[in-house]
Amino acid sequence: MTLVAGVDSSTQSCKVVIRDAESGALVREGRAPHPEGTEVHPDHWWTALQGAIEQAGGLADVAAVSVGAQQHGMVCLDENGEVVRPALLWNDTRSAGAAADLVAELGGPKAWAEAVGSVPVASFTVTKLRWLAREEPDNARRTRSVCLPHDWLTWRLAGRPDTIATDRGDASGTGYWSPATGEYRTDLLELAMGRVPELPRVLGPAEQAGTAEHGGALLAPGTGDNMAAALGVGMRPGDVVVSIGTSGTAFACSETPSADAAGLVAGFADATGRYLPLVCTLNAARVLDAAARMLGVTPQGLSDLALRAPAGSGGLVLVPYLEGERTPNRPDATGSLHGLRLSNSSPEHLARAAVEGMLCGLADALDALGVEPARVLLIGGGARSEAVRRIAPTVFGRPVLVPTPGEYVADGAAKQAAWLLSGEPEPPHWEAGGTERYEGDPTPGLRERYREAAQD
Ligand SMILES: Nc1ncnc2c1ncn2[C@@H]1O[C@H](COP(=O)(O)OP(=O)(O)O)[C@@H](O)[C@H]1O
Ligand SMILES: O=C(CO)[C@@H](O)[C@H](O)COP(=O)(O)O
Repeated sequence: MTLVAGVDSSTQSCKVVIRDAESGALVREGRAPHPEGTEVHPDHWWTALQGAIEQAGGLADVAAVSVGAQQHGMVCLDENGEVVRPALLWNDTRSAGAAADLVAELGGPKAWAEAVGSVPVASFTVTKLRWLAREEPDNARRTRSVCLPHDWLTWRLAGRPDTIATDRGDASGTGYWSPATGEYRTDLLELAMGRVPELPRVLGPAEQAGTAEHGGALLAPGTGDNMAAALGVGMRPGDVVVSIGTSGTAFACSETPSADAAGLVAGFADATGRYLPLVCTLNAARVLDAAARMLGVTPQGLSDLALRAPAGSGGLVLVPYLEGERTPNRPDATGSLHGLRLSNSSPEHLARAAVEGMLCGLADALDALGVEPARVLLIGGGARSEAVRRIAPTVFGRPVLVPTPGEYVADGAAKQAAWLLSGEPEPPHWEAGGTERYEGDPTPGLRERYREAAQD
């Protein structure tokens, strides 16, 4: 049996799956937590990766490895390849002002959408580099090369060779690489930083990034976590995937690049040579975590409470902007409760309002994609909640399919590793697990009440 390993180095944790390259069958797995916070030293990702690999029984018998990771994070390296400062993550909003400045300086949102497929907000690497240049000029000066979380981990697995590699999917989240042309826009880096640091080589979908320093496994290009999830869940044309992790994302696959001048849809590339238009919110599974904490219950307890409350939570609306928000672009917003009455002042109503509020943000994301999906697939840690699964159709106004809970980002990375080994033009087709279908009538007035509350 030939084994492949897939890594998901996401915001909250690192997961490793080891699968049979031929059938995709799960052989072993491991996981380790990441520290809290929106700036994290990459060494913590490395430590967590080592822990997860060890828990998964090591890589000695693995033929190829691929790393999927959280998108956008700014990893700055000096002339010796040492990390200059902790990485600013995708959910760090300190570069919101820099984003607004950059958008204005290039001539507005349309100019950015045309240049790189996306209008940068604080999440995009390019805005973090502008922030660095303005706020930490010494660190900016010491920065010789800039890469992303998955690039850096792949480079570390390779034993820190002279060059760093990335892929189309992750490069498309930088704000200085164009999915439409497949070229870096170094002029935009110059605009952001005043100079152009060294950048990773952008590999094709199944191009080899290197060889692991220990054990000699082939290293696949890796990709961003959403692109890996699309591969892992076996996304097909017409599908929309809604992922409820630390971020909430809704994405479709497309044969053509997109460029939304309204700035809601990020025009990413995917991991197969195609495109992945995506809408991302900053507030998803952690809204449920926060609500459970406030109510003093477990995630299961929150789900039970929410399912005991009436649809619409008796008019109670929770606006979930606990970390500010990215879509809509409101980096300084906070969460809030609206419509509180004696009649809805109960743990059950609050639990349901948290689930409904989080899902309303994702329903807006789904709508912003502007596609009529044939299937909506619900994945990510938050999709393990029964309340989320049952309430989602009532908020989205359409049925949802929930694949068997799993680590779809790590699975997609493992599939990419198997693809590298196969040398075929398309990724391997692994038999998918089942999906469970959830249906429900739309809740009257819910999205309107949410829209009104979110505007306050
Ligand atoms: N049964 C559950 N109910 C609600 N939330 C859950 C459940 N299981 C996991 N989660 C949440 O999922 C989140 C982690 O999801 P994951 O997709 O792994 O995130 P990320 O990839 O961003 O690190 C955590 O916030 C966790 O609380
Ligand atoms: O910023 C984005 C997408 O543009 C996020 O989706 C990050 O890629 C983090 O993902 P999770 O850790 O929430 O999976």
